[in-house]
Amino acid sequence: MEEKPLRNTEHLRRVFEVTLNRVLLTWKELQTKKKRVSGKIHNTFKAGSYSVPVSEIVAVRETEVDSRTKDDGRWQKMSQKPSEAYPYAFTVSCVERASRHRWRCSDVTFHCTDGLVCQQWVQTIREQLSLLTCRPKHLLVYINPYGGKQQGKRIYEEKVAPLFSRASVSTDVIVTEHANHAREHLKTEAELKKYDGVVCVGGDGMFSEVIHGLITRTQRDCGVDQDSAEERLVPCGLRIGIIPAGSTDCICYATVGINDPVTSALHIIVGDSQPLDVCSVHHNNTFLKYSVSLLGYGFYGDVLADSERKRWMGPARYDFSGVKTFLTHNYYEGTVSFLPATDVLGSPRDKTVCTTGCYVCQRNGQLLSEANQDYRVDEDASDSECDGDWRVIRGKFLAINAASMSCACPRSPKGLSPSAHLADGTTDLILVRKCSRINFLRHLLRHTSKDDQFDLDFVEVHRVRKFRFTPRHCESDADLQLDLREGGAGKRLFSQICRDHPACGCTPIYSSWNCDGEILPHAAIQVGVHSQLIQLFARGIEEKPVFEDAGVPCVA
Ligand SMILES: CCCCCCCCCCCCC/C=C/[C@@H](O)[C@H](COP(=O)(O)O)NC(=O)CCCCCCCCCCCCCCC
Ligand SMILES: Nc1ncnc2c1ncn2[C@@H]1O[C@H](COP(=O)(O)OP(=O)(O)O)[C@@H](O)[C@H]1O
Ligand SMILES: [Ca+2]
Repeated sequence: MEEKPLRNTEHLRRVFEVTLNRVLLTWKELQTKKKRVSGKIHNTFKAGSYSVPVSEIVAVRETEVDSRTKDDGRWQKMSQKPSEAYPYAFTVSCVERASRHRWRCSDVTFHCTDGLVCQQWVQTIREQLSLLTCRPKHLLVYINPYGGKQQGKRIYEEKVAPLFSRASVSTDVIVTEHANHAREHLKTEAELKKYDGVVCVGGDGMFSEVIHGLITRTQRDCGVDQDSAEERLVPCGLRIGIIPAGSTDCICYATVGINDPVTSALHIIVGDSQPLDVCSVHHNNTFLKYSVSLLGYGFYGDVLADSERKRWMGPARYDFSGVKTFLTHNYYEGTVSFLPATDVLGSPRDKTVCTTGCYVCQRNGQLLSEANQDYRVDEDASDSECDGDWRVIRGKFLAINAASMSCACPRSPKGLSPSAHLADGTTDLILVRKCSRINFLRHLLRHTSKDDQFDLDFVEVHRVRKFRFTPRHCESDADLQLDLREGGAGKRLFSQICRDHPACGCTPIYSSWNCDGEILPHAAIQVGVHSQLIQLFARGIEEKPVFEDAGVPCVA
């Protein structure tokens, strides 16, 4: 569609030629006003050409102009104001990129002389939008009113719902009444066929509930046994949107680049898709949990366990428990076995970052679906040896972290594993061995700076497809015999007593796993990565916003 001239109120007195094709809405300036300053003629405005991709238009509507009113269904001029020359107008709401991955919804209003032409523009743009089949029309929304600073409901009502209604996205909203409400509703009751996606308003824990509900439901519907660690899981059909309203919100931050409810709502409206790897966690052929961000034993497990008792402090509980856990300086003994991902592009220290349309994720996803590999755990793998493809490391660890994504968050803007990928079918296994407090602090501080947190001799990182952890006290009978000969039984018993009575100050023998912010009380676990099992309404981290704070969506 082509029409000229139209006038854009952002630039009053400027006349534009506006064109629309399947991809772009463009407006080019037709004339500029000249101004005489100190005897020289200057252009008052910079001539420009502006465009917005149709895929980033949120909505279009006819706009009332002051100088006219409706009478008997016809538009009429009411006064002789300057707007009388262009009494008809329509407004296009579209995505505008601000700084640091923030998106805003910005309005551009076009004025024209003819009411029919104006209506035609609105209708044509709406038709173009209706061709965008990736956009969700009907969403199921879960709000955790107690997440983060307990602002979930307000955030949704004030910042998100108005955008959804402007974009004609309808919703069924459920404000959760108790923990696991969303998970159980998704698992059993929700009429999933009615929806194009599920939105969760809350933190990582709330997101965890939603994926558990959706993944479990999908496997049950497809006859897949979740308890079998070797089963190939069936991908979920519904995309998930995250409106950040929790304490860390690392899944949102690492997939969008910012924790901002408006930005997330816009990614949902434009129908973005970002595949995500999911780790399944088992113990002795019993399914325990899924994880998409951090599985952390030792430091992060202890921080979480301690912070849960201080929920009343809000997000600050993590800082409090972080310092306390740091000072406590517990280490845990055990064996980590893992299957390195040797056949993939990328490595945890290659300094690359997973970005929108990531080639590494695409290529590795493709390789995996072609290969349909089958890896098995070798139970006889021995201490510090390579056995088959599996490697085994035994030791004393301050932290064992598996980061399936960078785990970037406002506390750590590059994350626990800055080069981890969202959808490459692997997780980065980070082993922090027992070291001094000062060395551990050096490692932690590097989460907040540009320095490489893995460049320390007590830290190692491996990109893996599967791993398992066995705490020392759970090790095989042979280990137990050896331990008894070394007089370990007394220590073991003592440790168990100390775990039950922490006041004695002895190091406990178990930690628990921090699984996307939920506590997993089991210590011995077996983990496998399921490549691209779920899809988010996100697009990963955009490399560089082309024009930051430009004031108009995009300059052609
Ligand atoms: C000295 C400064 C050290 C700063 C280290 C910051 C590391 C932050 C890494 C954060 C990783 C986040 C992984 C995501 C976990 C979330 O799934 C999960 C749940 O999120 P939700 O509440 O939104 O549901 N969040 C968490 O588990 C929170 C982890 C936060 C850990 C904070 C640790 C602070 C450590 C402070 C040590 C200070 C030592 C001071 C010495 C005097
Ligand atoms: N209505 C509710 N009442 C209490 N707990 C809830 C409710 N809805 C969800 N939860 C639980 O709250 C926990 C924390 O939620 P989350 O949204 O992640 O906030 P935060 O980031 O502050 O931890 C999750 O374990 C979730 O299962
Ligand atoms: Ca990954």
